[in-house]
Formats: sequence, structure tokens, C-alpha cells
Amino acid sequence: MGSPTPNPIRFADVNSGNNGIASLSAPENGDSGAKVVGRVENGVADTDQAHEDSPYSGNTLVVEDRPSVGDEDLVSAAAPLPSVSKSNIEHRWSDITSYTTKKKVQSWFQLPNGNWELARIVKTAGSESVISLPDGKVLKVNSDSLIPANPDILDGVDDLMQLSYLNEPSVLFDLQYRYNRDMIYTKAGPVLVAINPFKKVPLYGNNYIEAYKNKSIESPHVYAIADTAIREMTQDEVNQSIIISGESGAGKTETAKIAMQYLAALGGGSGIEYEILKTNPILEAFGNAKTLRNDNSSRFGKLIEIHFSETGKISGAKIQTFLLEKVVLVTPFFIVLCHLSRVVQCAEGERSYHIFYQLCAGAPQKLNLKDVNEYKYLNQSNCYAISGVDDAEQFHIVKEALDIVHVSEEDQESVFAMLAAVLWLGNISFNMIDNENHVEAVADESLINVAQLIGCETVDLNLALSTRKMRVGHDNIIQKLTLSQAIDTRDALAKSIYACLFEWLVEQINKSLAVGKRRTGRSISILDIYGFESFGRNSFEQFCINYANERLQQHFNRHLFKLEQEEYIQDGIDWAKVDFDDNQDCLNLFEKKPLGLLSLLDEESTFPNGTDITFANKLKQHLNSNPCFRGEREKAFTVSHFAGEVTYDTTGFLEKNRDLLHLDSIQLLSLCLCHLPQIFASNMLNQSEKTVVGPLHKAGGADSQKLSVATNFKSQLFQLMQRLESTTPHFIRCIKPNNLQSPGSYEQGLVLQQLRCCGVLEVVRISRSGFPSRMSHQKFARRYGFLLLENVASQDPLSVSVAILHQFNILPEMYQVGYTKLFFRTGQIGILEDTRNHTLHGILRVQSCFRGHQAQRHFKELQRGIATLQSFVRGEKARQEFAVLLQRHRAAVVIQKWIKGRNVKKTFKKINDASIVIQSGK
Ligand SMILES: Nc1ncnc2c1ncn2[C@@H]1O[C@H](COP(=O)(O)OP(=O)(O)OP(=O)(O)O)[C@@H](O)[C@H]1O
Repeated sequence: MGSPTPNPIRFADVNSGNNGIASLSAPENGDSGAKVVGRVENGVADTDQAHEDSPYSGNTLVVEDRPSVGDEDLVSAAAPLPSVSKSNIEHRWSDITSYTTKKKVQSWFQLPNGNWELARIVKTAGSESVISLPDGKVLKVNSDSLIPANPDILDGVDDLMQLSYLNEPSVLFDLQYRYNRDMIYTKAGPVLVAINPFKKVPLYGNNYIEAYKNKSIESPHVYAIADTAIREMTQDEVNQSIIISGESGAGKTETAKIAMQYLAALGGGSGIEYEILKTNPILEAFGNAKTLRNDNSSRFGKLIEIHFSETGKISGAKIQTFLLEKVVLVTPFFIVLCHLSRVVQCAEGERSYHIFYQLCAGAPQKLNLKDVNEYKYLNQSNCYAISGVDDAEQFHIVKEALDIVHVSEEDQESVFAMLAAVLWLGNISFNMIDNENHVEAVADESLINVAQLIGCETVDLNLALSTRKMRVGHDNIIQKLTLSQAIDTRDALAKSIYACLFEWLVEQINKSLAVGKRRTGRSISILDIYGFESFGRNSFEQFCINYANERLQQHFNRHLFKLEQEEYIQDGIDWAKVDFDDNQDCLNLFEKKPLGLLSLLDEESTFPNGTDITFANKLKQHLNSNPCFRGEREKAFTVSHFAGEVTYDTTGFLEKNRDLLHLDSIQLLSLCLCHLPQIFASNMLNQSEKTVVGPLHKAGGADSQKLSVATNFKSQLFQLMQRLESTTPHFIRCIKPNNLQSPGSYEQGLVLQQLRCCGVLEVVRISRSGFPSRMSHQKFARRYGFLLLENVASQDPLSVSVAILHQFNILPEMYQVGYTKLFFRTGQIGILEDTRNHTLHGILRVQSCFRGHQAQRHFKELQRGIATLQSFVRGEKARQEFAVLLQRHRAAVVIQKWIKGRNVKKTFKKINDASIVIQSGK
């Protein structure tokens, strides 16, 4: 757990000698260290959005939608690689061999900062390899520290199962590759992985809903999951569930809303879908708060069951909530796992539930409310506002939503009065009245306001806060409280009022959404539940949450196993060879009676002298031999969960588990004139009566007793699991890419930790232990048939497929031949794929040589032809020119002849004339 530890490896500068090769010593623990992947390219974004109703949804950027990268011809194909990592989790699903180094394929190498870098293997000698990194560094490393990377063609595949090498860095890289291109959804076999973009991405809205409905888009999406759920519900007549998990801020609530949006769009028409969507602002106002991890953190888990009519239209819905932190009240369909300490105190930089701030900003006049910083319950954390959120505006949205779910104006006024009473309760202070530290409440405006708001006398309120009725034998005595007891009582009252109010509101919402008369029993449930938690200090809350996750994980494992099994049986193959790791041992550690964690906790909680230390000792005494348990020093113990080891500090376990209700406070509420406090009191009394016969019942005790928190939690969890068991589940795992809630940043260590915690890597592992790669006979024959040495053109695809398997000596235990498909163990297709690629490369080379040769010959012929042609042309041209010249020459000669003749004639005539003159003697 936790972030990965960097390797203790040394980097040397390439130029600092050693032949330009930096030497690395392998990490001593054999762990290849931290995680990650490079190749970051920025995405962009814009959208019409699914999130308009959440003001907490972060910044908006302009983004282009890009198609998903995928090759339908790609298959899962990994070489048979042994594990390099000695770390527990790595070891279980790594598959690395010397294959990588032998073939000099590109590999992942872990840098000292924990990130993974793509490395090219330059040379391998013995157990060492020389690699070159993208930044030009050349390093000598232990070959075992290299993990094979996938060929480029597999970059960004939309199902992790398509990766040839299913190792952690490859999974991380694939998710990062897609995340950088705003493709936030990726499949991991049957599971959808959703990475929180922390910005609006153009993947939602009516056009997308239409496209998924018409199947014109196939890339992974919450819409696709919701669509499958609707289809399977209608076709198989089986209820469906969409189970969304992830850590705080990972995007569960947004994902649940996106799924609801799709269901509402497809099953809408009656108008009830609008009401269902409008429950979100109410639940968020009362159940969400700003925490350091998320500005809009749901402090409760919820199950929304959406019912459908025969015609596929939504006919109603029912909401169950699971508030975080401790069970206060339990009804058949309602777990309030809520310590609600946030109502009375919250950490620096965090806020209490949104509704308090919204009320102060939106309706101060009506209830004569002061500024938020005037209320002690709100001003201890120095945090009043959330950037980009207008609390007054939100208040109006909540009021509007309350109208829509038919909470009357009068009831709304009462709700706000209860909230104001909680705020004023925090301002009640106490005065010392004797020297035994006994106190009574100061009769100031706070006391008067609370009394007025809940409808009781100030004297009664004072008595309820500063005294406690005790029953000793048959006598009732009144005990005065000390300052700390009075403060505890006041805070407990505030928390109870808030918890009851939340419960009452959910009840009203459920009444309004009540399943229509024409009930078919068909439903789709969306479970938005807190994921596995492991912090520096883990307390009772993490204990309950992780126990719940352990149960959900078992549900998840079994379902996946079942799916695999069904496919194998359908195709008639021997599925008994699939290994399957169950987390039953860990669940036994929690649930076993009488020596399980929960039973021992309950037992110790019943002892008046039981303390957190005696509880821790008891655990160590009885459970030390359990392989899933380890006693730690002092009050701590460690549990080996499916997602890793978690060390719990037992401080506060007993007190939180006992969760006593004070009868005085309940009686006060029952005597109030206002109707809500009366309802709250009767609910609490009913509850305590129902559970009074539990193991914690103390005969004659003064306090109302009930089942322990852990026991209640367990029984509610069983109910929830029973409900989920009867549905076909669809899993969505939300991942938070960074802790800064900032778009574009992808912290590999953080992502890896979550992938492990939410079992995504485990899905991959489970699938790998079966026959994860599968291909139809036709496709297999088409893809690899050309590799066969003999001519198989006339044979059927199955015979061709078998011939291929024989030719490549694939061991019988590595594949199964089904009726329609071939099933392969991990890595087998990789070998074929490699041969196919090499052969294709070879063919390409031969083709290119042949084509080159042909082209050369053709070129030479052309050249010769051109030379001949040129010589003809030139000769003809010369001849023509010569002819012209000759003609001219001849013409010149003729001209010359004539000129010369004429000249001679002229001369002759002159001489002749002269001769005649001379002869005549004149
Ligand atoms: N698909 C999404 N598109 C855009 N923004 C998202 C998306 N999913 C989550 N976000 C952002 O992340 C924030 C936290 O998400 P969300 O409240 O759903 O987390 P969560 O897992 O329910 O946390 P918590 O357990 O604390 O309630 C949202 O307020 C929103 O800004």
C-alpha cells in the first residue's frame, strides 16, 4: 500500500566514463520500485454537459473528441514471462521471462523516482542488459528489472485485456495514453475503469446517448454500461446493478449521475425521471461537504433502485443511503453509517455539510440567521466558501428540488428550522455551578433560539443538556454533568438531529418516488459506495469501510469467475483448470463466531471495563495464528485485505461501536411542540426498542441500548449483498489521477495504488489465470493460416486452427478448443503473434527486394529506350538541320552563280562596249 518506494539504484552520467554506460545496482528487495509511464500529450476539451447540475465540477476547457484507439483484430497475447518483482502483488500477476531481453523488445524500466520509462535493450550479456532511455541515457541494468512493454500498435487499446503484456507499467501507460486524449473510460475485461478528468469532456449529452443507444459508438463508456444493464434487464428479466466504487474524489457521484442520466433518457416519459435526477442536489446538499480531497465529497454511500414498467419506462425509484462514519439509525432499507462528527467539528480547510452554508447564504432573514463565521460548528475550520460555488444560488436549487420531490413548504420550513437549531446548539455554552465541575447552560440567545426552533422550554433544554437521569435499582436519580459531559451531550444531540433529519428527508424523497402501481419488479440499482481506504492512521470507520469492500470484492470475484465459467461451459471447454483466489479467509477473520474481529469487538464492548487496549490484546490472543491477522505494538493490529495490508489503531473502537443514545435527549425531542423533533424521537425510540435485545443490552441500564454499530453494519451489509446477489452486476471503478483535482495531471504511483485497491489489477490477474485470450476458429484460421507450411486452402477453419496449434507446438495445457472459439492461456497468442509479425516483416522484405529489383530492371530498360529514342530524335533533328543547311548552301551557290554571272555579264558588256567603241575608232 501507499506510494511506491523508489529503487535504491544509482545513476551515473553517460559521459562520466564506464564506456558511456551508467551502472545500476538492482534494488535489494527485488522490487522494481515505482511505477510509470511517459509519453504525455495534452488533450483539450469542450462540451455540452452532463454535469450542469453540479457546481463543483471544476474548470471548463475546450476539447476535441477523438476516436478510441483499438484494433478489433488485436488479441490478448503475452509471452510466458516469470515474475521479476518480489513484491507481493507484482509477484502474483507479473509474467516476465528472459523472453524480453532475448528478443530485445522494448521494455519498461523503473527510474529512481518510481516512474516507469520505456527503454530499448541495446545488448544483453549474462544477467545484465544495456538499455537506452528516450532522453539518450544509456544504462547497464539487471535484466530482471526490465518488464516487457507492448508493441506500439497496442498503444491506447480500449480494453486492457487486449494488451499482450499485462503488467503494471503497461496498464498504467495504456490508461495514461487514453487519459491524455480525453478517453477517460477503458475496459478491464468486464469492468469499466473511469479516470476522473477534473474538467468537462465532450463525451456526454443527447448525441452521445443516441449514439450508444443505436450502437453507433462502441468505445467504453458509462452509457454503454447503462445500456447493457437495460438490455439485459429486458431480455433476461433479471434485475441489474451498477456498482461504482473508488476513493474520495475519484468521480463516483458524477459517474452515478451520468448513468442515471442515460437511464432517465432511455426510460423517461412519465416525468418521474426528472424527479429522480432532482434528488441529486438535495442529497448532495445534506450529505456532501468540502474535504481536503474533494470540494464536493459525498459523506455517504447510496443505492438508488430505479424501477421499470413492462414497457421499459421508469415507474419509480427508491434511495437507500449509507452515511459515512457510524451507524446512528437503522431501518430495513436504510443504513446511516454516520458518526457525523462533521456536524460538530471539521478539520482545517474542510467544511461541514453544504446545506448549512447554503442556508446561511440563501435564507438568513427568515430564520434570523447570522453569518456563517458566527457559528462555532462552522467557524473552527476557517473555511467558509468553495471557489466557483455560490451557496445562495445552490440554496435556491435545493429548494426547487425539494418542491419537485413534493416536500411541502411547511415541511421545508421545519427542515430549515432544524438546521438552524443545530447551528445554534453549537453556540450554547456552559457555566460552572459548583466546585465539582458541574455545569448548566448559559441562558443566552443560543439557548433561547434552540428552544424556540425545536419547540421546547429553555428549562427543559437546559436540563437535557446538563443532567442525566440514572436508574439505580428501582429509583430514578438525576446526575449533574461536568463540562465535558455536557459538551458531549450537546454535540450528540446536534448530530442526532442532523442524522434524523437526513433520514427523514430520504424517507420523503422515497415517498415521492414511490414505485408506480404497475410494478413489474424489474429494476436497475446504482450503488455509489466509498472504496477501500488506507491512511496513515486507520480507525473504526476504515475498519467498517474496508470490511464492506472486502464483501463487495468477493461479490466482484465471484461474479467474474461466474462469467468466465459460463463462457467456458457454453463453448464446451474444461473450465476446472481456472485458478481462482477467494478472499474468504479475510472475511472469516471479520465474521467468524465467536472468534472473529466483529464478535470480539462486540464482546469487549459489552464489558464495562473493556478498553481499546484490552480489545487489542484480546485480538492478539485469539487471532495471532490467523494468516490474515497480525498483532502490532500497543493498540494496533494489521489485516491483510485483498487490496493490501492495513494497520488499524483501536483507539476509539469501543466507544464508536457502543454508540449509546441518551434517553434524556430523546425525551426532550419527544416533548417538543414542533412535529419534526417528535418524529425524530419516535424513530429513535422505535429503533432502540427493536434492537434492545441485542448482545449489548444491559438490563436496567439507564441508557437506551441497541445493537452495536459493527453488528448493525454487518447485518445491513448482508442485506445489501443479498439484494446485489439477485442482480446482474456491472462494475465501474473510478480512479483519481492526482490529488490536486487538476486536469491533465496523471500521477502514476497514485493511479497504481488505486488500481490495486479497487481490484482492477486483480481482474486482470483472474482473467489471466483462466484462458483470457480467445478467438473464433474462423478468425484464428484467417489470421495465422498463412503461416502453415502445407496448403490448407480447402480445409475448414477448425482443421486449419488445429494444424496451426500443432505446427507451433503449443502445449495442450496452454489452450482449449471450444465449439466456436479457441481459448488460450496468457502469452500463447503472443508467440503466434510474434511469428506472424516476423513472417510479415520477412515477407515485406522479400517483396521490397523483389520490387526493387524489378524496378531497377524496368528503369534500365527505360533508360536504354530513352537513349535510343533520343539518338533517333537527335539524328533526325541533325538530318533536318543538315538538309536545311544544304538547301541554303545550294541556294547560296545559285544566288552566288547568278550574282557572279550578272557581274561577269556586266563586266563583259562593259568590255564589249569598250571594244566596240575602240573598234569603231570614234
Ligand atoms: N466524468 C467527469 N467529468 C468531469 N468532471 C468530473 C467527472 N467525474 C468527476 N469529476 C470531477 O471530480 C469531482 C469529484 O467527483 P465526485 O464528487 O464524483 O467524486 P466521488 O468519488 O464521489 O468523491 P467522494 O467519495 O468524496 O464523494 C467532481 O466534483 C467533478 O469536478
